[in-house]
This record gives sequence, structure tokens and C-alpha cells, in this order.
Amino acid sequence: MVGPANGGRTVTSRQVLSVVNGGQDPIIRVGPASIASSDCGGIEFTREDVEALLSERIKPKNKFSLKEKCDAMADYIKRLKMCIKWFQELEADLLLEQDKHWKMLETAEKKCNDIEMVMGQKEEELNSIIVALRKNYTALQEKLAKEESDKLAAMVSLNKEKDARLSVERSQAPIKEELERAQRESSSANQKILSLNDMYKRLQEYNTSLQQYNSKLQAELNQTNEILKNVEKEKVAVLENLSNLRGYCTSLQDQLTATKESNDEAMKLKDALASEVGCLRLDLQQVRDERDRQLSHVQELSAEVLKYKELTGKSADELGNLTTKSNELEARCASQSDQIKKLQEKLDAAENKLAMSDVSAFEIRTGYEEQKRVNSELQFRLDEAELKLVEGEALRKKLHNTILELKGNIRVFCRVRPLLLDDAADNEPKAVSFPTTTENLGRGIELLQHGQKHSFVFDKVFVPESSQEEVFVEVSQLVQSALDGYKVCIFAYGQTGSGKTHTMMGTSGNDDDKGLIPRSLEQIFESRQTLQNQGWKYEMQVSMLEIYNETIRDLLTINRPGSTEARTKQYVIKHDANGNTHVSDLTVVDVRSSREVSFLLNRAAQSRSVGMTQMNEQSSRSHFVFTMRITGVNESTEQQVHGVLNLIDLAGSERLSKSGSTGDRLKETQAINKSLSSLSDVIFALAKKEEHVPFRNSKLTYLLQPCLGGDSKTLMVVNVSPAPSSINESLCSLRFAARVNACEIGTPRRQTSVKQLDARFSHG
Ligand SMILES: Nc1ncnc2c1ncn2[C@@H]1O[C@H](COP(=O)(O)OP(=O)(O)OP(=O)(O)O)[C@@H](O)[C@H]1O
Repeated sequence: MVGPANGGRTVTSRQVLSVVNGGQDPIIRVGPASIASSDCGGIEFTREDVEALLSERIKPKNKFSLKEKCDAMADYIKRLKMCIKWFQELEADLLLEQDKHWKMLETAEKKCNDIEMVMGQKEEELNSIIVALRKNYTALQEKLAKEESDKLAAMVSLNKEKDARLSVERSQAPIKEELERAQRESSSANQKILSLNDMYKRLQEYNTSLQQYNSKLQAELNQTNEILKNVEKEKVAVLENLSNLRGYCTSLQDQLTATKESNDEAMKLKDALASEVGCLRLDLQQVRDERDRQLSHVQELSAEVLKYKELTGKSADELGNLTTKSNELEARCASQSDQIKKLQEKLDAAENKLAMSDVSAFEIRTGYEEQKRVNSELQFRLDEAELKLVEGEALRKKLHNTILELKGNIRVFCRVRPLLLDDAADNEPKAVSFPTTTENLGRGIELLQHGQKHSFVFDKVFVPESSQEEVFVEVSQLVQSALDGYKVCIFAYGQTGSGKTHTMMGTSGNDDDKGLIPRSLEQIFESRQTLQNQGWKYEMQVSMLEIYNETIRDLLTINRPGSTEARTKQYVIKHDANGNTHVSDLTVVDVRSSREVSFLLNRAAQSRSVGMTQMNEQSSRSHFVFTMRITGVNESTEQQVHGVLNLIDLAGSERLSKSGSTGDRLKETQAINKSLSSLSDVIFALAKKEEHVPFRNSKLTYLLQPCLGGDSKTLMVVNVSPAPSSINESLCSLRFAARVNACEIGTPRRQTSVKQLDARFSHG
């Protein structure tokens, strides 16, 4: 205990007042315990004593003497005073302590406020967490309820399964037997597998030999290609030669005509001179006759004069008369002799001229004969060159068809369009790539989906940078076949916005961006011009239709598509025995130039059903079918060919969810997807060589039946978008294209004849 006796250290209330006995009879000792027990002479004070003392009400017990009590009291008072002093010190300490505590309290209060604020925020946070947790709790409760119901269902099914297991266990015995039987069968199957393995080996060997044969064919194909190229070169040289010969021949013919004309003129001159000479001869004869007559007359007169002289009996006047007469006659005779001389000179000059013109006429005739000979020689060479050209052309066609047959009559090209601004794939990894191995260069394409690579190989793959011209170069031979009498069908397939219309039609107003349709038409009309020189005369007819919501629309009708007049038309598709397709009531137009066809194409484009989808601003909502029927007649060989060129821009395949179609658009999309799925059904049935091919399931497949299932040359251009967001659609398109590529659909047949033409127009 502390106090003054304790070195003056600060005391606390606890040190002054201590409750010693916390029991039922508490005794409070003031100051140190020693004071209470010994310093107070062993006097013990109860709580009441102390309280009385403190309130100066001392009631000492009576068993001590007063003096003792007084001493004790004095002592006690002394001690009490000490206590009071301690208390005062204690009070000061307490005050200090209280200040300290107040300060602490203030800072604590501040802290409390801060804490309260934080608590408030925390409370809000907690409240929101509580709300979320409540929600979570509700969801969990629902889930729990669901899981409980699932659990119940699972338990029910477990019970059922238990039952089933029991029944299965019951039926295990026969199964065991069956197992044994199956094991026996398995061992026999193993044997079969062994034999099949054997067969597989043999098949592999066969496959290897087929591959060898294939590579041989490939080599032959390359060789044939080379030959074809050489033939083409030769053809070009022959054509050049031919046109040179033609030019030379024309100049010779001009020369010949000029010579003929000058010959005719010379002949005319000669005739005129001859007739002049005749006249002069006649005149000379007349003058000679006259002279002879005059001479005989002179002689007569001279004889008479002599007779008169002899007779001399005659008068001198008579004699004089006779002499005058004789002189006159002599003068006349002399003048006539002069005339004769002059005429003779003239005659000589005319005869000289005639001789000269005879010489020049002879020269001209010889020149003419020479030119005639050269001309016929040239004609012969020209005929020979033309024959060579026809033979070369025939060889070219044969080789070209051999190449196409070797390549397969349904071929697939793939075209990847460039990334457009709308594709917005800057930060996404590339989804489409092109292998650079020699084997697949220009023929392979790879798609990356969810980190998995899908590879495809087609007859040709066009990268995004490929121009319209580059695509057309690959297609032009096929287009040429239509002029040779084949049915040709080129169609563009792909998802909405993948570039089908760009490939088929291109962009109007820009020559470099022209698509396959305008380029094909230009080629056909140019070739028609060239073939005309070989005796071919062609007639072309075109029709254009669209299949919209499974309904055929005539795009060249003068009635507006959709109008009552147009709707009453039947447009029934029929195929004849020759594999030609007829669409009743369809407008067919005779065309003579590519400009006429361009005009019709523009007209058709305006009537087409186009709409806007989320995937493409100008989306074709229908299948567009352009058909050109070509009939050629060779006047010299009397051969006829009937070719058909079908160019088709299919409507875009699209997923309903991605296209965002609703209402009419939704109906259109469903119709499009249905017909495209019918197209794939047909292709797959053909690939599997099934007996029944469902051509009739859609208007599109029924219309294209001769192209897909028969004897035409078909090319499918599958268009693909490189956008990573379209990867699923691109993969679907390429898978479909790969199956088409694997199809074998018969051998293309050329339609030729020497009969009269059937004037009716037909498709495909
Ligand atoms: N090879 C290309 N080069 C440049 N632009 C292209 C190419 N292919 C397509 N485009 C552009 O992509 C857009 C969509 O092309 P397009 O309209 O031809 O697609 P589509 O497959 O015909 O679509 P839909 O089926 O909806 O009619 C057009 O703006 C077109 O100009």
C-alpha cells in the first residue's frame, strides 16, 4: 500500500479503499491493512464505523476507557487527516485522470463518430450485400426446391432403376448365354476382321494403284493442257495467217477488178477502133470503086478522044468539049487519088493503132490470167487454212471437254471476299487462311474455329485480293462450252453478305468490277462474231426469273411482278425427253448484242426482291436465274448446236437468330433456308447415288434438275466471308461445298443435230 509512508507516491482510490472481504459481512479497512489492525490498536471498524467516521460521526465501542478511546481517536484522526490529505492528492490525481479520461473520451468520441460514419457506409454496403444475399438466398432456395424435386425425381428413377436392375439381374442368365453366343460370334467376327484386314490391305494396294493411275491421269491432264495451249497458240497463228491471207486476197481481188476494168476499157477501145477501121476500109473501098469507075470512065473518054482524033471529021468545038471533059475527069481522078492516098494513110494509122491495142489487150489478158491463177491459188490456201482452223477448233473443243471431264463435270470454286468495315474484326485473330504448300496452293483454304483448324480443298480458291477478271478467266472456258452446244450452269452459294451478287453481277458503272454474268455475255457475243467467219450463225434468247417464297416470278414481263396479271400466270416447270426445261408463260427475248442483254439485266435487277437484313444492307431475298439459250447453225457443214447457259445468284443462307428477321422477312428466310436445304438433300442423294433424288422438293431443285442430275457442266462458286463473327456460317458453307465437290453426276452431253430447229425456248 502507498501513502506518505510509502515514499509520497501517488495513490489511487483503489489503494485507499479496498474491499477485503467480498462476503456477507464485509469489513472495510481504511489505509493499509497494518494501520487498520495494528496502528488502530487492533480496533476494527465496520462499514458503518468508517462511514460514521467519514461523516465525523464516531461511535466507538464502550468496552475501552475514554482516554484510550480519545487517544485512539486522536491517533485515528491524525491518520484520518493523513487520509484526507491522501484523498485530496487522490482527488487532484483523479481530476487529472478525469481530464485525461475526458480527452481520451473526446478522441474516443471522435473515433466513434468516424467509426460510425464508416459503420454507416459499411452498413449500406452490408445492406446491399444483404439484399444481394437475399436474392441469392431466394434463388438458392428455388434451386434447392428444384434440386429437391430433382432429387425426388432422381430417387424415383433410382427406385425404378433398382427395379430395372433387379429385373435385369433376373434376365442376366439368358444374357449370359447370349454373351457366350456373342463371344463365339465375336471370335468368328475376329476371323472375319482378319479377312477384312486382308481385303483392306488389298484395297489399299488397289487404292495406291488408283492413286498412281490418278497421278498418271493428272499428268495426262497436264499434257492435254499443254497440247491445248499449243493448239490455242497454233489457232492464234493460223487465225493471224488467215487474216493476212484474207487481206492479201482482198488486195489481189481489188487488183483483179481494176485489171478487169482496164481490160474491158481496152476491149471497148479495140472494138471502137476495129469498127472505125471497118468504116475506113468501107470508105476506102468506096473511094477505090469510085476511082476505078472514074479510071474506066477516063479510059473510055480517052478511047473516045482517040476515036474522034482518028475520025478528024468531027468539029473542033466538039473536040474542045471532049478535051475539057477529059481534063475535068483527070482532075477529079487526081483529087480522088489524093483522097485515096490520105484514106490509105489514115487506114494505115488506124491499123497500127489496132495492132498496138491488140498487143496491149493481149498483155492485159495475160496479166488477168496470171492474177486469176494467183487468186485461185490464194483461195486454195485460204480454204486450207480455214479447214485447219475448223480442225483446230474441233480439237480445242475436244481437248477442252476432255479436261473438263477429267476435272469432273460438277466443279467447285471458293471465293473469300475482303474484310469490310462492318466486319470490325481488328483485334480478333484471323479466321481464314490459305495453305502455301505446293500441293494445295491456290486450291486450299483453312478455317480456325475455337482453336481447331478445318482444312478444305477445292478446284480453285480465290483469295480476298482476287479480281473479278481473275475469277472470270477460270470460268470463261465453261462459258465457251455453251456455244459448243453444252448445258452450262454456274451458281453462287453462300451466307448472306458473303459476295454472291458481287461475284455474279458485280458493281454497275465500273468496268473492272463487272461480275461473271456481264463478262460471260460479252465473251459469248465476241465469240459469236469470230465463229461467224467459220460459217457459224447463232441465235440467242434470254429469260430471267426469280424464285421468291417458293413462287416463280418473271423478271422480264411487262406486267409488274406481283401484279394481278403476273399472278394469274402459271409458270409451270416441265422437263422434256431431251432434258430441256420449259417454264410456261415465261417471257423470252431474242437478243443480238451484249448491250441488249445488259439492258434486260438492268430491268430485271429493278424487279428483284431485295431487302435489308442485319447481315447485309441490300440482301437478295430470292434465287435469281438467268438463262440464255444458244442455237448455232453452220452453213457449210449444216451442223446445229443447242447450248444453254444458266447463271444463278442464290439467295443467302442465314441463321434466323443471326439475321434478326421478323414478320415477312422471317417468312422469306424460312423459304430460302428450305429451298437451300432441299438443294443440299439433292446433292447428298446424288453423292450417295440413291435411287430417289428429291428434285421435286423445291422449285429451285426442280428447275435445276437437268443441271444437277444430268448431262450439263456445273460450277458452284461458294462465297465465304472472312469475318471471325461469321466463322460458323463459313464452316457450314464450306462443308456443303466439299460434299458437292465429292459428287459425281453423270457425263456432260453436247446437243448437236442436223435437223430443223425446235423454235421453242427452254431452260437448262
Ligand atoms: N470480292 C469483293 N470485293 C469487294 N467487295 C466485295 C466483294 N465481295 C463482296 N463485296 C461487298 O460485300 C457486300 C456484300 O456482298 P453481296 O451483296 O454481293 O453479298 P451476297 O452474298 O449477294 O448477299 P445476299 O445473299 O444478302 O444478297 C457488298 O457491299 C459488296 O460490295
